Amino acid sequence: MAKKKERSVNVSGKPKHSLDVNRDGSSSKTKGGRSSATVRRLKMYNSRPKRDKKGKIVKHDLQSKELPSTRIQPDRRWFGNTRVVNQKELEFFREELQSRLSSNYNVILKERKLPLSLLNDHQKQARVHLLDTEPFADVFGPKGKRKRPKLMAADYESLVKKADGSQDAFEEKHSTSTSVEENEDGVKDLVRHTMFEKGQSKRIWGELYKVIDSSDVVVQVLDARDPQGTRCHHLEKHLKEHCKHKHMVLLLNKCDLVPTWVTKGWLRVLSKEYPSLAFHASINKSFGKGSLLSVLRQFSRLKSDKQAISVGFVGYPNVGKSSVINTLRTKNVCKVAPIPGETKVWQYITLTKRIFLIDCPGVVYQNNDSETDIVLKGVVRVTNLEDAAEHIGEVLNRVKKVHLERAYKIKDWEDENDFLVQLCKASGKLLRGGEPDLMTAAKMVLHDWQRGKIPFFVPPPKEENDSSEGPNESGLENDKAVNDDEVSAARKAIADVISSQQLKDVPVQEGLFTENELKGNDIEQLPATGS
Ligand SMILES: Nc1nc2c(ncn2[C@@H]2O[C@H](COP(=O)(O)OP(=O)(O)OP(=O)(O)O)[C@@H](O)[C@H]2O)c(=O)[nH]1
Repeated sequence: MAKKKERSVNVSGKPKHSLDVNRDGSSSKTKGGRSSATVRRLKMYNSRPKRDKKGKIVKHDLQSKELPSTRIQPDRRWFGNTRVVNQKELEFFREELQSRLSSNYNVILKERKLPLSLLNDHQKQARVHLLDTEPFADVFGPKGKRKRPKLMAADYESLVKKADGSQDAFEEKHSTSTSVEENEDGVKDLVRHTMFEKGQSKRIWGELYKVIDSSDVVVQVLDARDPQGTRCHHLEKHLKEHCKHKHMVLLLNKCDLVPTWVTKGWLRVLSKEYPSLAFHASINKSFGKGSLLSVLRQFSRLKSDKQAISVGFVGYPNVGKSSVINTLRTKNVCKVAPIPGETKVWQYITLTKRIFLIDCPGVVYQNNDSETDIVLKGVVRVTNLEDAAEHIGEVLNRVKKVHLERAYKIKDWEDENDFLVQLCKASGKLLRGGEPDLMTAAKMVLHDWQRGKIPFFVPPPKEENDSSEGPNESGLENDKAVNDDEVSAARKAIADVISSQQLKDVPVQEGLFTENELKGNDIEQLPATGS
Protein backbone atom coordinates (compact mmCIF):
# COMPACT_ATOMS: atom_id res chain seq x y z
CA MET A 1 0.00 0.00 0.00
CA ALA A 2 2.86 2.33 0.94
CA LYS A 3 4.42 1.64 -2.43
CA LYS A 4 1.24 2.70 -4.23
CA LYS A 5 1.18 6.01 -2.41
CA GLU A 6 4.71 6.70 -3.52
CA ARG A 7 3.88 6.21 -7.18
CA SER A 8 0.93 8.53 -7.27
CA VAL A 9 3.11 11.44 -6.18
CA ASN A 10 5.24 12.75 -8.99
CA VAL A 11 7.90 14.60 -7.12
CA SER A 12 10.14 15.58 -10.02
CA GLY A 13 7.21 16.85 -12.10
CA LYS A 14 8.33 14.58 -14.97
CA PRO A 15 5.99 11.93 -16.43
CA LYS A 16 6.48 8.52 -15.02
CA HIS A 17 3.81 6.41 -16.75
CA SER A 18 5.24 3.52 -18.67
CA LEU A 19 3.15 4.40 -21.77
CA ASP A 20 3.89 8.09 -21.68
CA VAL A 21 5.74 9.08 -24.84
CA ASN A 22 7.31 12.03 -23.14
CA ARG A 23 9.24 9.94 -20.70
CA ASP A 24 12.83 10.70 -20.67
CA GLY A 25 14.27 7.96 -22.78
CA SER A 26 17.89 8.36 -21.75
CA SER A 27 17.23 8.16 -18.03
CA SER A 28 14.72 5.36 -18.37
CA LYS A 29 17.16 3.43 -20.50
CA THR A 30 19.71 3.39 -17.75
CA LYS A 31 17.07 2.32 -15.28
CA GLY A 32 15.91 -0.30 -17.73
CA GLY A 33 12.67 1.57 -18.57
CA ARG A 34 10.93 1.99 -21.94
CA SER A 35 12.17 4.50 -24.44
CA SER A 36 9.68 6.84 -26.12
CA ALA A 37 10.00 4.81 -29.34
CA THR A 38 9.05 1.65 -27.48
CA VAL A 39 6.09 3.42 -25.97
CA ARG A 40 4.90 4.54 -29.39
CA ARG A 41 5.20 1.03 -30.74
CA LEU A 42 3.34 -0.44 -27.85
CA LYS A 43 0.59 2.12 -28.28
CA MET A 44 0.23 1.02 -31.88
CA TYR A 45 -0.41 -2.52 -30.76
CA ASN A 46 -3.09 -1.17 -28.51
CA SER A 47 -5.33 -0.36 -31.47
CA ARG A 48 -5.77 -4.06 -32.14
CA PRO A 49 -9.07 -5.59 -31.12
CA LYS A 50 -9.37 -7.13 -27.69
CA ARG A 51 -10.08 -10.81 -27.71
CA ASP A 52 -11.12 -13.25 -25.09
CA LYS A 53 -9.31 -16.50 -24.33
CA LYS A 54 -10.92 -18.26 -27.24
CA GLY A 55 -9.86 -15.59 -29.68
CA LYS A 56 -13.30 -14.02 -30.00
CA ILE A 57 -13.22 -10.25 -30.43
CA VAL A 58 -14.55 -8.56 -27.31
CA LYS A 59 -13.81 -4.95 -28.09
CA HIS A 60 -12.56 -3.01 -31.05
CA ASP A 61 -12.67 0.71 -31.63
CA LEU A 62 -13.66 0.39 -35.26
CA GLN A 63 -16.16 -2.30 -34.62
CA SER A 64 -19.81 -1.79 -35.43
CA LYS A 65 -22.06 -1.51 -32.41
CA GLU A 66 -24.92 -3.33 -34.08
CA LEU A 67 -22.91 -6.23 -35.37
CA PRO A 68 -20.19 -6.48 -32.74
CA SER A 69 -18.54 -9.68 -33.90
CA THR A 70 -18.40 -8.91 -37.62
CA ARG A 71 -15.09 -9.51 -39.15
CA ILE A 72 -13.89 -9.10 -42.68
CA GLN A 73 -11.90 -12.00 -43.85
CA PRO A 74 -8.33 -10.92 -44.30
CA ASP A 75 -7.56 -11.54 -47.92
CA ARG A 76 -4.88 -9.96 -50.01
CA ARG A 77 -7.29 -9.86 -52.95
CA TRP A 78 -8.98 -6.91 -51.31
CA PHE A 79 -5.89 -4.94 -51.97
CA GLY A 80 -4.62 -6.60 -55.12
CA ASN A 81 -6.34 -4.16 -57.43
CA THR A 82 -5.42 -1.03 -55.60
CA ARG A 83 -2.93 1.39 -56.86
CA VAL A 84 -2.21 4.87 -55.80
CA VAL A 85 -1.51 7.39 -58.51
CA ASN A 86 -0.63 10.99 -58.10
CA GLN A 87 -2.37 13.84 -59.84
CA LYS A 88 0.27 14.10 -62.55
CA GLU A 89 -0.02 10.47 -63.49
CA LEU A 90 -3.80 10.65 -63.49
CA GLU A 91 -3.70 13.66 -65.81
CA PHE A 92 -1.38 11.85 -68.16
CA PHE A 93 -3.60 8.76 -68.13
CA ARG A 94 -6.67 10.90 -68.80
CA GLU A 95 -5.13 12.63 -71.82
CA GLU A 96 -3.69 9.43 -73.22
CA LEU A 97 -6.97 7.59 -72.93
CA GLN A 98 -8.90 10.46 -74.43
CA SER A 99 -6.71 10.46 -77.51
CA ARG A 100 -7.04 6.68 -77.84
CA LEU A 101 -10.80 6.81 -77.50
CA SER A 102 -11.17 9.48 -80.14
CA SER A 103 -8.91 7.69 -82.62
CA ASN A 104 -10.60 5.39 -85.13
CA TYR A 105 -7.56 3.18 -85.37
CA ASN A 106 -7.34 2.26 -81.71
CA VAL A 107 -9.49 -0.10 -79.77
CA ILE A 108 -9.44 -0.42 -76.02
CA LEU A 109 -9.43 -4.02 -75.00
CA LYS A 110 -10.59 -4.95 -71.52
CA GLU A 111 -12.21 -1.59 -71.01
CA ARG A 112 -13.72 -2.73 -67.75
CA LYS A 113 -10.29 -3.18 -66.24
CA LEU A 114 -9.59 0.54 -66.56
CA PRO A 115 -10.80 3.02 -63.96
CA LEU A 116 -12.91 4.84 -66.52
CA SER A 117 -15.15 6.17 -63.79
CA LEU A 118 -12.25 8.36 -62.72
CA LEU A 119 -12.25 9.96 -66.11
CA ASN A 120 -15.97 10.36 -66.50
CA ASP A 121 -16.47 12.06 -63.18
CA HIS A 122 -17.36 15.38 -64.71
CA GLN A 123 -20.14 13.76 -66.77
CA LYS A 124 -21.77 12.33 -63.70
CA GLN A 125 -21.72 15.66 -62.03
CA ALA A 126 -23.21 17.41 -65.00
CA ARG A 127 -26.33 15.36 -64.59
CA VAL A 128 -26.62 15.73 -60.85
CA HIS A 129 -26.61 19.51 -60.52
CA LEU A 130 -30.18 20.07 -61.55
CA LEU A 131 -30.69 23.01 -59.31
CA ASP A 132 -27.77 24.84 -60.89
CA THR A 133 -29.84 25.42 -64.01
CA GLU A 134 -33.06 26.43 -62.28
CA PRO A 135 -33.37 27.48 -58.68
CA PHE A 136 -35.78 25.55 -56.48
CA ALA A 137 -37.96 28.61 -55.89
CA ASP A 138 -38.50 29.14 -59.61
CA VAL A 139 -39.82 25.61 -60.02
CA PHE A 140 -41.69 24.90 -56.81
CA GLY A 141 -41.91 28.23 -55.05
CA PRO A 142 -44.94 30.58 -55.07
CA LYS A 143 -43.62 32.30 -58.19
CA GLY A 144 -43.00 28.99 -59.93
CA LYS A 145 -43.22 29.27 -63.71
CA ARG A 146 -44.82 25.92 -64.47
CA LYS A 147 -45.56 25.01 -68.06
CA ARG A 148 -49.23 24.80 -68.83
CA PRO A 149 -50.49 21.94 -71.06
CA LYS A 150 -51.22 23.21 -74.54
CA LEU A 151 -54.91 22.51 -75.03
CA MET A 152 -56.05 22.45 -78.63
CA ALA A 153 -59.58 23.33 -77.73
CA ALA A 154 -61.13 25.40 -75.02
CA ASP A 155 -64.33 23.38 -74.69
CA TYR A 156 -65.72 19.99 -75.59
CA GLU A 157 -67.53 21.10 -78.74
CA SER A 158 -64.54 22.69 -80.34
CA LEU A 159 -62.52 19.56 -79.47
CA VAL A 160 -65.03 17.33 -81.32
CA LYS A 161 -64.94 19.69 -84.28
CA LYS A 162 -61.19 19.62 -84.38
CA ALA A 163 -61.12 15.80 -84.18
CA ASP A 164 -63.55 15.54 -87.10
CA GLY A 165 -61.42 17.88 -89.16
CA SER A 166 -58.21 15.98 -88.52
CA GLN A 167 -59.92 12.66 -89.30
CA ASP A 168 -61.04 14.00 -92.68
CA ALA A 169 -57.55 15.22 -93.38
CA PHE A 170 -56.11 11.83 -92.43
CA GLU A 171 -58.57 9.93 -94.60
CA GLU A 172 -57.86 12.17 -97.53
CA LYS A 173 -54.14 11.70 -97.14
CA HIS A 174 -54.48 7.95 -96.56
CA SER A 175 -56.68 7.38 -99.59
CA THR A 176 -54.30 9.23 -101.89
CA SER A 177 -51.34 7.24 -100.69
CA THR A 178 -52.93 3.82 -101.29
CA SER A 179 -54.92 4.62 -104.37
CA VAL A 180 -53.58 3.41 -107.63
CA GLU A 181 -52.09 6.04 -109.89
CA GLU A 182 -54.39 7.47 -112.46
CA ASN A 183 -53.86 6.44 -116.03
CA GLU A 184 -53.35 8.94 -118.79
CA ASP A 185 -57.05 8.83 -119.63
CA GLY A 186 -57.85 9.77 -116.04
CA VAL A 187 -59.26 6.33 -115.19
CA LYS A 188 -57.95 4.62 -112.10
CA ASP A 189 -56.89 0.98 -112.20
CA LEU A 190 -58.74 -1.26 -109.83
CA VAL A 191 -56.72 -2.60 -106.94
CA ARG A 192 -55.64 -6.12 -107.79
CA HIS A 193 -57.46 -8.97 -106.18
CA THR A 194 -55.18 -10.92 -103.83
CA MET A 195 -55.94 -13.97 -105.97
CA PHE A 196 -53.49 -12.63 -108.55
CA GLU A 197 -50.72 -12.83 -105.98
CA LYS A 198 -50.93 -16.63 -105.78
CA GLY A 199 -47.59 -18.34 -105.38
CA GLN A 200 -46.01 -15.17 -104.05
CA SER A 201 -46.88 -15.49 -100.39
CA LYS A 202 -44.21 -15.63 -97.71
CA ARG A 203 -45.36 -19.13 -96.81
CA ILE A 204 -44.90 -20.46 -100.34
CA TRP A 205 -41.47 -18.85 -100.64
CA GLY A 206 -40.61 -20.34 -97.27
CA GLU A 207 -41.51 -23.76 -98.65
CA LEU A 208 -39.39 -23.08 -101.73
CA TYR A 209 -36.34 -22.17 -99.70
CA LYS A 210 -36.82 -25.27 -97.55
CA VAL A 211 -36.80 -27.36 -100.73
CA ILE A 212 -33.76 -25.57 -102.13
CA ASP A 213 -31.86 -25.85 -98.88
CA SER A 214 -32.44 -29.58 -98.72
CA SER A 215 -31.78 -30.31 -102.40
CA ASP A 216 -28.51 -31.14 -104.12
CA VAL A 217 -30.11 -30.91 -107.54
CA VAL A 218 -32.88 -28.41 -108.31
CA VAL A 219 -35.09 -29.32 -111.25
CA GLN A 220 -36.93 -26.27 -112.52
CA VAL A 221 -40.03 -27.52 -114.30
CA LEU A 222 -41.14 -25.27 -117.17
CA ASP A 223 -44.27 -25.33 -119.28
CA ALA A 224 -43.18 -26.21 -122.82
CA ARG A 225 -45.88 -23.91 -124.19
CA ASP A 226 -44.24 -20.86 -122.63
CA PRO A 227 -40.86 -21.80 -121.16
CA GLN A 228 -39.53 -18.28 -120.71
CA GLY A 229 -42.79 -17.09 -119.18
CA THR A 230 -42.76 -19.83 -116.54
CA ARG A 231 -39.10 -19.43 -115.66
CA CYS A 232 -38.13 -18.02 -112.32
CA HIS A 233 -35.03 -15.93 -112.99
CA HIS A 234 -34.96 -14.77 -109.41
CA LEU A 235 -34.51 -18.34 -108.23
CA GLU A 236 -31.77 -19.00 -110.79
CA LYS A 237 -29.93 -15.89 -109.64
CA HIS A 238 -30.28 -16.96 -106.04
CA LEU A 239 -28.80 -20.38 -106.80
CA LYS A 240 -25.95 -18.89 -108.81
CA GLU A 241 -25.08 -16.43 -106.10
CA HIS A 242 -25.66 -18.36 -102.91
CA CYS A 243 -25.74 -22.08 -103.72
CA LYS A 244 -23.02 -22.61 -106.31
CA HIS A 245 -22.63 -26.22 -105.27
CA LYS A 246 -26.23 -27.09 -106.18
CA HIS A 247 -27.00 -28.27 -109.68
CA MET A 248 -29.86 -26.82 -111.69
CA VAL A 249 -31.68 -28.68 -114.46
CA LEU A 250 -34.42 -27.22 -116.64
CA LEU A 251 -37.21 -29.65 -117.44
CA LEU A 252 -39.51 -28.75 -120.32
CA ASN A 253 -42.71 -30.48 -119.28
CA LYS A 254 -45.96 -30.88 -121.24
CA CYS A 255 -43.98 -31.11 -124.45
CA ASP A 256 -46.78 -33.31 -125.86
CA LEU A 257 -48.76 -30.07 -126.15
CA VAL A 258 -46.34 -28.40 -128.58
CA PRO A 259 -44.90 -29.47 -131.95
CA THR A 260 -41.56 -31.29 -131.83
CA TRP A 261 -39.67 -28.48 -133.54
CA VAL A 262 -40.81 -26.10 -130.77
CA THR A 263 -39.50 -28.42 -128.06
CA LYS A 264 -36.21 -28.88 -129.89
CA GLY A 265 -35.86 -25.15 -130.47
CA TRP A 266 -36.39 -24.36 -126.80
CA LEU A 267 -34.03 -27.13 -125.71
CA ARG A 268 -31.38 -25.65 -127.95
CA VAL A 269 -31.87 -22.22 -126.42
CA LEU A 270 -32.18 -23.30 -122.80
CA SER A 271 -29.34 -25.81 -122.77
CA LYS A 272 -26.94 -22.95 -123.40
CA GLU A 273 -27.66 -21.88 -119.85
CA TYR A 274 -28.43 -25.08 -117.94
CA PRO A 275 -28.69 -28.78 -118.72
CA SER A 276 -32.20 -29.00 -120.23
CA LEU A 277 -34.45 -31.96 -120.92
CA ALA A 278 -37.85 -32.44 -122.53
CA PHE A 279 -40.49 -34.33 -120.61
CA HIS A 280 -44.02 -35.56 -120.92
CA ALA A 281 -45.47 -36.54 -117.58
CA SER A 282 -47.71 -39.55 -117.79
CA ILE A 283 -47.64 -42.74 -115.79
CA ASN A 284 -48.21 -45.00 -118.82
CA LYS A 285 -46.98 -43.05 -121.83
CA SER A 286 -44.22 -40.78 -120.66
CA PHE A 287 -41.36 -39.19 -122.51
CA GLY A 288 -37.95 -38.28 -121.15
CA LYS A 289 -38.19 -40.39 -118.02
CA GLY A 290 -35.11 -42.49 -118.88
CA SER A 291 -33.06 -39.39 -119.72
CA LEU A 292 -34.01 -37.61 -116.51
CA LEU A 293 -33.26 -40.69 -114.43
CA SER A 294 -29.84 -41.15 -115.97
CA VAL A 295 -29.00 -37.47 -115.48
CA LEU A 296 -30.00 -37.75 -111.81
CA ARG A 297 -27.88 -40.88 -111.44
CA GLN A 298 -24.89 -39.05 -112.88
CA PHE A 299 -25.44 -36.24 -110.42
CA SER A 300 -25.44 -38.73 -107.60
CA ARG A 301 -22.02 -39.91 -108.82
CA LEU A 302 -20.74 -36.40 -108.21
CA LYS A 303 -21.48 -36.87 -104.54
CA SER A 304 -18.78 -38.33 -102.36
CA ASP A 305 -19.13 -41.34 -100.04
CA LYS A 306 -22.06 -42.76 -101.96
CA GLN A 307 -24.35 -40.37 -100.16
CA ALA A 308 -27.94 -40.06 -101.32
CA ILE A 309 -28.90 -36.98 -103.29
CA SER A 310 -32.09 -34.99 -102.92
CA VAL A 311 -33.73 -33.59 -106.01
CA GLY A 312 -36.09 -30.65 -105.54
CA PHE A 313 -38.79 -29.97 -108.14
CA VAL A 314 -39.65 -26.30 -108.31
CA GLY A 315 -41.51 -24.09 -110.76
CA TYR A 316 -44.67 -22.16 -111.53
CA PRO A 317 -48.02 -23.51 -110.27
CA ASN A 318 -49.64 -26.13 -112.49
CA VAL A 319 -46.59 -26.81 -114.68
CA GLY A 320 -46.66 -30.46 -113.64
CA LYS A 321 -44.09 -30.85 -110.87
CA SER A 322 -46.11 -33.46 -109.00
CA SER A 323 -46.92 -35.24 -112.28
CA VAL A 324 -43.19 -35.52 -113.08
CA ILE A 325 -42.53 -37.10 -109.68
CA ASN A 326 -45.43 -39.53 -110.17
CA THR A 327 -44.05 -40.42 -113.60
CA LEU A 328 -40.59 -41.11 -112.15
CA ARG A 329 -42.11 -43.33 -109.47
CA THR A 330 -44.65 -44.85 -111.92
CA LYS A 331 -47.14 -44.41 -109.13
CA ASN A 332 -49.47 -41.73 -107.83
CA VAL A 333 -47.40 -40.58 -104.88
CA CYS A 334 -48.13 -36.86 -105.17
CA LYS A 335 -51.53 -35.29 -105.53
CA VAL A 336 -52.09 -34.05 -109.06
CA ALA A 337 -54.91 -31.80 -110.23
CA PRO A 338 -55.64 -29.70 -113.28
CA ILE A 339 -55.92 -26.68 -111.01
CA PRO A 340 -53.03 -24.60 -109.66
CA GLY A 341 -52.06 -24.63 -105.99
CA GLU A 342 -52.80 -28.32 -105.44
CA THR A 343 -49.45 -28.90 -103.74
CA LYS A 344 -49.58 -26.99 -100.47
CA VAL A 345 -46.44 -28.06 -98.62
CA TRP A 346 -43.22 -29.78 -99.60
CA GLN A 347 -43.19 -33.54 -99.79
CA TYR A 348 -40.33 -36.05 -99.63
CA ILE A 349 -40.45 -39.13 -101.86
CA THR A 350 -37.92 -41.94 -102.10
CA LEU A 351 -37.08 -42.83 -105.67
CA THR A 352 -34.11 -45.14 -105.16
CA LYS A 353 -31.74 -45.80 -102.29
CA ARG A 354 -29.59 -42.95 -103.47
CA ILE A 355 -32.11 -40.52 -104.92
CA PHE A 356 -34.82 -38.66 -103.02
CA LEU A 357 -37.35 -36.39 -104.67
CA ILE A 358 -38.93 -33.31 -103.11
CA ASP A 359 -42.16 -31.81 -104.40
CA CYS A 360 -42.64 -28.09 -103.84
CA PRO A 361 -45.71 -25.85 -104.13
CA GLY A 362 -45.78 -23.64 -107.22
CA VAL A 363 -43.95 -20.35 -106.79
CA VAL A 364 -44.25 -17.10 -108.69
CA TYR A 365 -41.82 -14.24 -108.38
CA GLN A 366 -43.40 -10.83 -108.39
CA ASN A 367 -43.08 -9.41 -111.89
CA ASN A 368 -44.87 -7.10 -114.27
CA ASP A 369 -47.32 -9.71 -115.55
CA SER A 370 -50.82 -8.40 -116.19
CA GLU A 371 -53.83 -10.16 -114.68
CA THR A 372 -54.49 -11.81 -118.03
CA ASP A 373 -50.89 -13.05 -118.23
CA ILE A 374 -51.27 -14.55 -114.77
CA VAL A 375 -54.52 -16.30 -115.71
CA LEU A 376 -53.11 -17.62 -118.98
CA LYS A 377 -49.98 -18.93 -117.27
CA GLY A 378 -52.32 -21.04 -115.17
CA VAL A 379 -51.34 -19.46 -111.86
CA VAL A 380 -54.89 -18.80 -110.61
CA ARG A 381 -57.92 -21.05 -110.47
CA VAL A 382 -60.42 -20.15 -113.16
CA THR A 383 -63.39 -20.84 -110.88
CA ASN A 384 -62.26 -18.02 -108.59
CA LEU A 385 -62.22 -15.39 -111.33
CA GLU A 386 -64.75 -12.61 -110.89
CA ASP A 387 -64.73 -11.53 -114.51
CA ALA A 388 -63.44 -14.35 -116.66
CA ALA A 389 -64.71 -12.74 -119.88
CA GLU A 390 -62.13 -9.96 -119.74
CA HIS A 391 -59.31 -12.43 -120.45
CA ILE A 392 -60.92 -13.97 -123.53
CA GLY A 393 -59.70 -11.21 -125.85
CA GLU A 394 -56.11 -12.25 -125.20
CA VAL A 395 -56.95 -15.92 -125.80
CA LEU A 396 -58.37 -14.97 -129.22
CA ASN A 397 -55.17 -13.02 -129.92
CA ARG A 398 -52.86 -15.84 -129.03
CA VAL A 399 -54.67 -18.82 -130.53
CA LYS A 400 -55.08 -19.33 -134.23
CA LYS A 401 -58.64 -18.92 -135.43
CA VAL A 402 -58.69 -22.34 -137.02
CA HIS A 403 -58.11 -24.04 -133.68
CA LEU A 404 -60.88 -22.13 -131.97
CA GLU A 405 -63.29 -22.85 -134.81
CA ARG A 406 -62.43 -26.52 -134.60
CA ALA A 407 -62.59 -26.71 -130.83
CA TYR A 408 -65.89 -24.87 -130.38
CA LYS A 409 -67.60 -25.45 -133.70
CA ILE A 410 -68.29 -21.79 -134.34
CA LYS A 411 -67.43 -19.62 -137.30
CA ASP A 412 -66.45 -16.01 -137.73
CA TRP A 413 -66.81 -13.67 -134.83
CA GLU A 414 -66.36 -9.94 -134.61
CA ASP A 415 -64.83 -9.59 -131.18
CA GLU A 416 -64.53 -11.48 -127.92
CA ASN A 417 -68.07 -10.61 -126.88
CA ASP A 418 -69.46 -11.93 -130.15
CA PHE A 419 -67.27 -15.02 -129.75
CA LEU A 420 -68.66 -15.67 -126.28
CA VAL A 421 -72.26 -15.09 -127.35
CA GLN A 422 -71.87 -17.54 -130.23
CA LEU A 423 -70.18 -20.02 -127.91
CA CYS A 424 -73.07 -19.75 -125.42
CA LYS A 425 -75.56 -20.45 -128.13
CA ALA A 426 -73.57 -23.35 -129.57
CA SER A 427 -73.01 -24.98 -126.20
CA GLY A 428 -76.39 -24.12 -124.68
CA LYS A 429 -74.92 -22.01 -121.90
CA LEU A 430 -77.94 -19.77 -121.44
CA LEU A 431 -79.40 -18.04 -118.42
CA ARG A 432 -83.10 -17.80 -117.62
CA GLY A 433 -84.89 -15.98 -120.40
CA GLY A 434 -82.39 -17.14 -123.04
CA GLU A 435 -79.69 -14.64 -122.03
CA PRO A 436 -76.20 -15.96 -122.92
CA ASP A 437 -74.20 -16.93 -119.85
CA LEU A 438 -70.97 -15.21 -120.88
CA MET A 439 -69.21 -15.85 -117.61
CA THR A 440 -69.62 -19.65 -117.73
CA ALA A 441 -68.60 -19.75 -121.39
CA ALA A 442 -65.51 -17.65 -120.66
CA LYS A 443 -64.56 -19.93 -117.77
CA MET A 444 -64.96 -22.95 -120.02
CA VAL A 445 -62.53 -21.47 -122.55
CA LEU A 446 -60.01 -20.59 -119.85
CA HIS A 447 -60.28 -24.10 -118.37
CA ASP A 448 -59.60 -25.58 -121.76
CA TRP A 449 -56.65 -23.22 -122.17
CA GLN A 450 -55.15 -24.21 -118.83
CA ARG A 451 -55.61 -27.92 -119.57
CA GLY A 452 -53.93 -27.66 -122.96
CA LYS A 453 -57.03 -28.37 -125.01
CA ILE A 454 -56.58 -25.20 -127.04
CA PRO A 455 -53.32 -25.42 -128.98
CA PHE A 456 -50.95 -22.63 -128.12
CA PHE A 457 -47.22 -22.17 -127.83
CA VAL A 458 -44.60 -19.47 -127.78
CA PRO A 459 -42.23 -20.25 -130.67
CA PRO A 460 -38.53 -20.47 -129.83
CA PRO A 461 -36.25 -17.72 -131.12
CA LYS A 462 -34.99 -18.37 -134.64
CA GLU A 463 -31.80 -20.36 -134.86
CA GLU A 464 -28.80 -18.16 -135.47
CA ASN A 465 -25.71 -19.47 -137.14
CA ASP A 466 -23.82 -19.69 -133.93
CA SER A 467 -21.89 -22.93 -134.18
CA SER A 468 -24.19 -24.41 -131.58
CA GLU A 469 -22.06 -25.43 -128.65
CA GLY A 470 -22.93 -28.59 -126.82
CA PRO A 471 -25.09 -28.64 -123.73
CA ASN A 472 -23.95 -26.29 -121.04
CA GLU A 473 -22.18 -27.89 -118.17
CA SER A 474 -22.55 -25.01 -115.82
CA GLY A 475 -23.71 -26.07 -112.41
CA LEU A 476 -21.80 -29.31 -112.66
CA GLU A 477 -19.51 -28.45 -109.83
CA ASN A 478 -18.47 -31.49 -107.95
CA ASP A 479 -17.98 -32.51 -104.40
CA LYS A 480 -14.30 -31.93 -103.55
CA ALA A 481 -13.94 -35.54 -102.39
CA VAL A 482 -14.82 -36.91 -105.82
CA ASN A 483 -11.85 -37.26 -108.10
CA ASP A 484 -11.62 -35.35 -111.35
CA ASP A 485 -11.89 -38.43 -113.58
CA GLU A 486 -15.25 -39.33 -112.13
CA VAL A 487 -16.44 -35.75 -112.48
CA SER A 488 -15.47 -35.50 -116.10
CA ALA A 489 -17.06 -38.92 -116.77
CA ALA A 490 -20.31 -37.77 -115.13
CA ARG A 491 -20.22 -34.50 -117.04
CA LYS A 492 -19.71 -36.28 -120.31
CA ALA A 493 -22.50 -38.73 -119.55
CA ILE A 494 -24.91 -35.90 -118.76
CA ALA A 495 -23.97 -34.03 -121.93
CA ASP A 496 -24.46 -37.26 -123.92
CA VAL A 497 -27.91 -37.84 -122.42
CA ILE A 498 -28.97 -34.29 -123.20
CA SER A 499 -27.70 -34.26 -126.75
CA SER A 500 -29.10 -37.70 -127.52
CA GLN A 501 -32.50 -36.59 -126.26
CA GLN A 502 -32.41 -33.59 -128.57
CA LEU A 503 -32.26 -35.98 -131.51
CA LYS A 504 -35.38 -37.85 -130.43
CA ASP A 505 -38.85 -36.92 -131.62
CA VAL A 506 -41.23 -36.02 -128.83
CA PRO A 507 -44.66 -37.59 -129.29
CA VAL A 508 -47.26 -34.85 -129.70
CA GLN A 509 -50.94 -35.21 -128.87
CA GLU A 510 -52.87 -36.26 -131.90
CA GLY A 511 -55.21 -33.84 -133.65
CA LEU A 512 -53.91 -30.83 -131.79
CA PHE A 513 -51.97 -29.18 -134.58
CA THR A 514 -52.23 -28.95 -138.34
CA GLU A 515 -49.68 -30.67 -140.58
CA ASN A 516 -48.00 -27.38 -141.35
CA GLU A 517 -47.74 -26.42 -137.73
CA LEU A 518 -46.18 -29.76 -136.87
CA LYS A 519 -43.60 -29.19 -139.56
CA GLY A 520 -43.11 -25.59 -138.53
CA ASN A 521 -43.88 -24.24 -141.99
CA ASP A 522 -46.35 -21.34 -141.68
CA ILE A 523 -45.66 -20.08 -138.23
CA GLU A 524 -46.63 -16.58 -137.41
CA GLN A 525 -44.84 -15.32 -134.37
CA LEU A 526 -47.26 -15.58 -131.53
CA PRO A 527 -47.04 -13.10 -128.69
CA ALA A 528 -45.01 -14.43 -125.79
CA THR A 529 -46.53 -14.33 -122.38
CA GLY A 530 -44.67 -12.59 -119.64
CA SER A 531 -40.92 -12.29 -119.63
N1 LIG B 1 -50.72 -32.84 -121.34
C1 LIG B 1 -49.97 -32.88 -120.26
N2 LIG B 1 -50.49 -32.53 -119.08
C2 LIG B 1 -49.70 -32.57 -117.98
C3 LIG B 1 -48.34 -32.96 -118.06
N3 LIG B 1 -47.83 -32.88 -116.82
C4 LIG B 1 -48.81 -32.49 -115.99
N4 LIG B 1 -49.94 -32.29 -116.69
C5 LIG B 1 -51.21 -31.83 -116.15
O1 LIG B 1 -51.01 -30.56 -115.55
C6 LIG B 1 -51.88 -30.44 -114.44
C7 LIG B 1 -51.12 -29.97 -113.25
O2 LIG B 1 -50.23 -30.96 -112.84
P1 LIG B 1 -49.61 -31.00 -111.37
O3 LIG B 1 -48.60 -32.11 -111.35
O4 LIG B 1 -50.67 -30.99 -110.34
O5 LIG B 1 -48.86 -29.60 -111.36
P2 LIG B 1 -48.02 -28.96 -110.17
O6 LIG B 1 -46.91 -28.20 -110.80
O7 LIG B 1 -47.64 -29.98 -109.15
O8 LIG B 1 -49.07 -27.95 -109.62
P3 LIG B 1 -49.14 -27.25 -108.18
O9 LIG B 1 -49.74 -28.22 -107.27
O10 LIG B 1 -49.97 -26.05 -108.43
O11 LIG B 1 -47.74 -26.89 -107.83
C8 LIG B 1 -52.54 -31.80 -114.23
O12 LIG B 1 -53.83 -31.76 -114.74
C9 LIG B 1 -51.69 -32.73 -115.04
O13 LIG B 1 -52.48 -33.79 -115.58
C10 LIG B 1 -47.82 -33.31 -119.34
O14 LIG B 1 -46.66 -33.65 -119.52
N5 LIG B 1 -48.68 -33.24 -120.39
